[in-house]
Amino acid sequence: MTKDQQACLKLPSGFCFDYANLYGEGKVTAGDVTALAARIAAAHAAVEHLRRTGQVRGHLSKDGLPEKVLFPQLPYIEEGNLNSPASIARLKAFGQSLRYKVDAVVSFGIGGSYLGNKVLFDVHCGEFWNYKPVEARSGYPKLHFSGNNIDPRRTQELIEHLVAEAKAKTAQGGSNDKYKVTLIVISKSGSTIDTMATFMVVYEALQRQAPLIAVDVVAVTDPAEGAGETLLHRLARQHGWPMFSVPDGVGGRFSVFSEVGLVTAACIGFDIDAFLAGARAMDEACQSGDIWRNPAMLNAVLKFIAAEKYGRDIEVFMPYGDYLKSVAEWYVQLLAESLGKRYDRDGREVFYGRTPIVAVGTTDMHAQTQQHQDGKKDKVVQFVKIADWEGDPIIPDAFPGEDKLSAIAGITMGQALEAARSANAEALASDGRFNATFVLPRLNAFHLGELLYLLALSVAYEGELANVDAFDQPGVEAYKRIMGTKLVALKKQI
Ligand SMILES: O=P(O)(O)OC[C@H]1O[C@](O)(CO)[C@@H](O)[C@@H]1O
Repeated sequence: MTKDQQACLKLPSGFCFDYANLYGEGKVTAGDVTALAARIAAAHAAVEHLRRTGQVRGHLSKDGLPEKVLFPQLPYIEEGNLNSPASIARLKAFGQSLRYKVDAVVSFGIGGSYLGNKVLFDVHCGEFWNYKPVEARSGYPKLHFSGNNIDPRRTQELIEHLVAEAKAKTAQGGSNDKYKVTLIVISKSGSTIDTMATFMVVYEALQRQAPLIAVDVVAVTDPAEGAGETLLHRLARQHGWPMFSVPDGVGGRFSVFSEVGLVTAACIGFDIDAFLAGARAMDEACQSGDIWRNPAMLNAVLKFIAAEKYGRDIEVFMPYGDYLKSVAEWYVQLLAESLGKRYDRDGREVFYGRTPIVAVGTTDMHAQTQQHQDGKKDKVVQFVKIADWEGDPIIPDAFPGEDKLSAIAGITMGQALEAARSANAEALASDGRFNATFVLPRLNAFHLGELLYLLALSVAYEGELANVDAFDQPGVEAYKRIMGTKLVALKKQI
């Protein structure tokens, strides 16, 4: 590293990628990066081409047809774009239409039709949203997720919970107090078994509760009509359900910036404009051809070299803070489906991929850190730090006689959390264990947009470096074929 290169790439917003424990002597070296210069330049040219044209070399759809990759367009709200002023206005109007009218929303979806939505919910609403009175939710409905598993018990309990809430509301109020539920069904393919099975169970159970419960349905799916129409689209058309789009060219794991994620944002009053502005700011930073100024390219290059040259092909994604756990879960799908590939784009068997692991600080310091510190040197631990917590309790001197407890009195919880994270980073680094940190100045929609977009664009870069198609997921078809046969056999036994 030359003197003028900091081991921290800081954007004007304050967002920072601290790679001091990933780059330098005994880590990924300047020589490693220099040796890769031609491939890095080619990867950047390919990502620039993707941004301008939507084209990615060798990328085909599930049906084997050439398919554009359009997620880099999503941060830009422009006439004619996937997110246009009109589409954003429609989303916001939808959100407003629920306020003080709909009691609960159930969002059905799995994978990319769930994980990003859960991130937005957790960051904006936290754990206690559904326990808050309606005024504390600014009139926005309670929100439950479903369909992200085919879980009999939880599905049954969700139905029972909604019915109990409806009965309680009716017991309290007058004749206008019907309990209103909106079911939002999200599926790009429109027929994912997990989503649709759970939706059908809940839909039918709630319909049976009329007039106690009034049910509306909204569908979010591929908007294609005619021969390519999805099952969900057909149902929505036949039943007159309002629809939002999973746009063509936007894969599930990149769809949090599209109507998929933004529908949830609208339902809870999450700041859509700030979220997309954060993604846009990151996209603009990532247009630099200088690796030391382009966070997505730098992240991809360092992790690619760490994996390929130093065998660090596990990425432990470890945000510090409970409500960021779902970011790690979202990242699991992004990394696993994008880069876990049997073949490269020239048809050679490569078995590429880095394995993502979810961890949360400080929780997993008491569970996983032993392995990170003393186990195989096959990991990069990627921390996420929130620099400034809104509402940060000071640890009180509640038991003055207890010296061990008094020793931590007077510092804030945020400071203690950061002491834990930085101690973890230092301890790992002291034994040559690679780690890095994304620093968000605050936990808000803008910086979340920056972080998620950085990660999405980073897998596009890594796909180029590894020469694999980062935008398909052929491996998921293997079990789906077997499962289909099993379901047919089960049906015959009924
Ligand atoms: O939105 P859909 O079509 O229901 O798919 C859900 C998820 O299933 C997958 O296709 C994997 O099976 C993911 O890529 C996708 O995000």
